[in-house]
Amino acid sequence: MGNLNKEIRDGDHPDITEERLKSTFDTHKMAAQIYNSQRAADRRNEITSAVLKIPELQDIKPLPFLSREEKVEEAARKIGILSEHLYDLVNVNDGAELYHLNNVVIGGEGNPLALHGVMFIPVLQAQATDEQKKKWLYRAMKREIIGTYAQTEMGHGSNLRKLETTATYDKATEEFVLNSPTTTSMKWWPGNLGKSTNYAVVVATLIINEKDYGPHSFMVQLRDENTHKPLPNIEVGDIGPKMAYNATDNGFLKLNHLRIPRTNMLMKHVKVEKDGTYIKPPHAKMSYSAMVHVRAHMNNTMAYFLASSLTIAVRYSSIRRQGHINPKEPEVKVLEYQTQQHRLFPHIARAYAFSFAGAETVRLYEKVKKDMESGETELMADLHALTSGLKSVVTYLTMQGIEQARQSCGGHGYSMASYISEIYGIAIGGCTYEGENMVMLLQLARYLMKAAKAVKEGKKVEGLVGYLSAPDNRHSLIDRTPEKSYDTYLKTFEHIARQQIFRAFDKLEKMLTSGLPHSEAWNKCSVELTRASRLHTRLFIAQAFARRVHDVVDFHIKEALDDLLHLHLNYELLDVASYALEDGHLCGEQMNFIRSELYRSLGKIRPNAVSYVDAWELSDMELRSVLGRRDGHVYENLYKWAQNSSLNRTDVLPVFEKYLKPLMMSARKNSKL
Ligand SMILES: CCCCCCCCCCCCCCCCCCCCCC(=O)SCCNC(=O)CCNC(=O)[C@H](O)C(C)(C)COP(=O)(O)OP(=O)(O)OC[C@H]1O[C@@H](n2cnc3c(N)ncnc32)[C@H](O)[C@@H]1OP(=O)(O)O
Ligand SMILES: Cc1cc2nc3c(=O)[nH]c(=O)nc-3n(C[C@H](O)[C@H](O)[C@H](O)COP(=O)(O)OP(=O)(O)OC[C@H]3O[C@@H](n4cnc5c(N)ncnc54)[C@H](O)[C@@H]3O)c2cc1C
Repeated sequence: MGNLNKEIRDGDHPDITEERLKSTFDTHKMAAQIYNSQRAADRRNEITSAVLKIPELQDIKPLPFLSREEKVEEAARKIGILSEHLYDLVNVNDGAELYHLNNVVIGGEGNPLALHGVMFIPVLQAQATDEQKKKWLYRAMKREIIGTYAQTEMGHGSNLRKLETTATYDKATEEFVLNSPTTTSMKWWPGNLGKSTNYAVVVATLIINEKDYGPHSFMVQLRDENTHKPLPNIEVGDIGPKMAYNATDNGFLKLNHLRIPRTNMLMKHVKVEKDGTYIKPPHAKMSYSAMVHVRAHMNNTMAYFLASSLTIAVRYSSIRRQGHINPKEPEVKVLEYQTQQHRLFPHIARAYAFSFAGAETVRLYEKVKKDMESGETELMADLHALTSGLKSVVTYLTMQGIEQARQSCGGHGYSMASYISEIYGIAIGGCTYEGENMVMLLQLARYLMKAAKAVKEGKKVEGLVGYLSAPDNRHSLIDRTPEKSYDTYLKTFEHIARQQIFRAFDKLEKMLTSGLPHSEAWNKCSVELTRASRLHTRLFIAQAFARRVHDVVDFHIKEALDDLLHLHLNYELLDVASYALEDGHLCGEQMNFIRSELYRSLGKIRPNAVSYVDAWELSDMELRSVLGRRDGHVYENLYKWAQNSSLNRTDVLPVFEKYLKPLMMSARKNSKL
C-alpha cells in the first residue's frame, strides 16, 4: 500500500513529509468528497498535469510583479492559447472543469471571458427565446462574440427597482430606446465591460406608454465586431484599479438614446408585443435568474478561496519553527501552538462545510432551473431564500478565515509572496457583488418572517424552515450526547435559530400593532432580522455537514470527516452560544463541556492537519504562493521570489542621486555648521 497522503515526494522538506506520513486517510479519496465524485477529483488532476505540459500557459512571472496593464494582457494572452487547446483539456459542458482550468492557468484575478461564462451565457440560456438563442447564444458559446451582464449603475446596485437606465418602447418603429439620463444612471462595475466585451445584456427599466414595468433584460451590441470600436451612441470604458480583480476590466457604460429592435428584449418568459402589449412572466423575479445562478455557485468558490489560504497557512506552519514549548527540546513547528491550531483548524472545517452546503445548493438550483424552463416556479422562493442567506454568511466567514490564515503566517503572510492578500481581496468582493450581504440577509428574513407568521397561526411549515414547527427542548441535552451523535448539537442550533426568528417576529409584530408603517418597523427590526437570517443559515450549514458525514461509506474518510464535524459543531456553537445562554437553554457547565470538546478536537485534528488541506489537491501552479509550496522549501524560494522585484535591477536607484543624496548631503553640511 502506498502513502495515504498523495503529496509525498522525495526531496521535500522533512518537516512537511513528517506531517504527511501521519495521515490516517487517503487524501485523494477525501478529494472525492470535496469535489463530489472520484471522477471529478481525477479530472482536476488530469487537467493540471495537461496544463503543466504546455509552456505558454505558465505565468510569465509571479503575478504580483505585473502592472495592471500587464495583468490584463497576460490573462488575455492565456485565454487565446486556452482557446486553441480547450477541447483537449476539458469537457466544455462541465462548469467545474472550466472553473478549475481557469484557476490553474489564469487564477482568480480575472480574465476577459469571466463574465461571459459566469453570467452572459447563463442569462441567455435562461431568458432568451429559441430564436434569440440561435442569434446570440450559440455564437457566444463558440466565443464569436464576448458578452457581459450590465446591471449595476453608479447610483443603484441593490435596489433594482430604481435603476435609472430606461428602455422606452417606441411602437412606431418597434424599437426600444435605451438611455442613461444622468451621471448616476451610467452602468458602473460590470466585469469585462470596460475593454473586453462587444455585447452586453443590459438591465434597464422598461417603460411602455409612460408606465414603469421595472427591470428587464435587453441585448445590446456595444462594439463593432471587427474593429472593436464602440458603436454610435455608446460610451464605454474601464472604471480604474480596485482592491483586487485587477486583471478584470470592470467598466462603465453610457447609452445615449440608443435604438435597438423590439426583439432584443429577452423574451422567453416575458413579452412586449408589437403594439406594446405587455405579457407578464409566470413569476415576477424570473429575470433575476443570472444572479441566482452566481449566488448558487458562490459557496463552492468561497470554499475554494478559503481552502487555498488555509493550504498555504497550514503547510507553512508545518515548516516554520519558532519558540519552545519544552525549553529542553528544539524549537517547535508553529503548528504545535494551540493558538495556531485554534486560529486555523475551525476554518478548515468551515471550508469543508461550505463545500458540502454548496453541493446541496447547486442540486436545488439545477432542479429549479429545470422547472423554470417549463414555467414551473414553486421552488423559486426557497432557492432565493437559501442562496441569499448562504452567499452572505459564507462570504463573511470566508473573509474571517482568510484573514486569520494571513495573520497565522506572521510577517511573511503580509508579503505578496504568500499570495493570501490577493486571495483575500478577490474573495471579499463576494460580500458585495451579487447582492450586498445585509441586503440579502434581509431577503432571507422576509421568508423567515412569513414562516414564523404561519407557525404562530397554527400552521405547519416544512422544508428549510420545518424546524420552526418541530418540538423543542427547554434545555439542551448537549452534554448527554453519546459520542458521534450530533442530533443534540443540531437541536441546539435549531433552538437558537428558532428563538431568534421569533424574537425578531415578535418585535416586528409589536411595532406594527403600535401603528408603525411596515417599512419603518422593518427597518427598526433589521439588525434582529439579519441575526435571525445568519443563525438560520449557520444551522443549514451544520446540517449539510452532518448529512454528508452520515452518507460517507469509507471508514477512514468518515472518521476523518467526523473529527472535522465535531470541531465545527463545538466551535460554531461557542460562537453563537450567547443566544442559548440568554434563555437558559445552555448552562455554564455545558459551556465548559463544549469548550473542552473543542480543545479535544484540536488535538485530534492536529496529526491530519496537513492532509486535510492537501486533500483539496491545489497545485503549486494554482496556489501561486511561495509559503504554500507543496514541497515545503519556503526560505530559499522566498529569496528567489524577491529577485523578481524591479527595484533590484540595479544596486543604486536613480532616486538616490535625485532625492536621497541631496537630502543627506544637505543634512551633513548643516551638521558641520
Ligand atoms: C477559452 C476558454 C477559457 C475558459 C475560461 C472560462 C472562464 C470561466 C471561469 C470563470 C471564473 C470565475 C470568475 C468569477 C468572477 C466573479 C463574478 C462576479 C460577478 C458579480 C456580478 C454582479 O454583481 S451582477 C449584479 C448583482 N446585483 C445584485 O445582486 C443586486 C441585488 N438586488 C437584488 O437582487 C434585488 O434588488 C432584491 C434585493 C432581491 C430585491 O428585489 P425586488 O425589489 O425586486 O423585490 P422585493 O425585495 O420587493 O421582493 C419581492 C418578492 O420577490 C422575492 N424575490 C426577490 N428576488 C427573488 C428571486 N431571485 N427569486 C425568487 N424570489 C425573489 C422576494 O423574496 C419577495 O418575496 P415576498 O414578497 O414573498 O416576500
Ligand atoms: C468585484 C465586483 C464585481 C462586480 N461585478 C458586477 C457585474 O459584473 N455586473 C453588475 O451589474 N454589477 C457588478 N458589481 C456590482 C455589485 O453587484 C453591486 O455593487 C452590489 O450589488 C451592491 O450594490 P451597491 O453597490 O448599490 O451597494 P449599496 O446598496 O449602495 O450598499 C451600501 C450600503 O447600503 C446598505 N443598504 C443598501 N440597501 C439597503 C437596504 N434595503 N436595507 C439595508 N441596508 C441597505 C448596504 O448594506 C451597504 O452597507 C460588482 C461589484 C464588485 C465589487
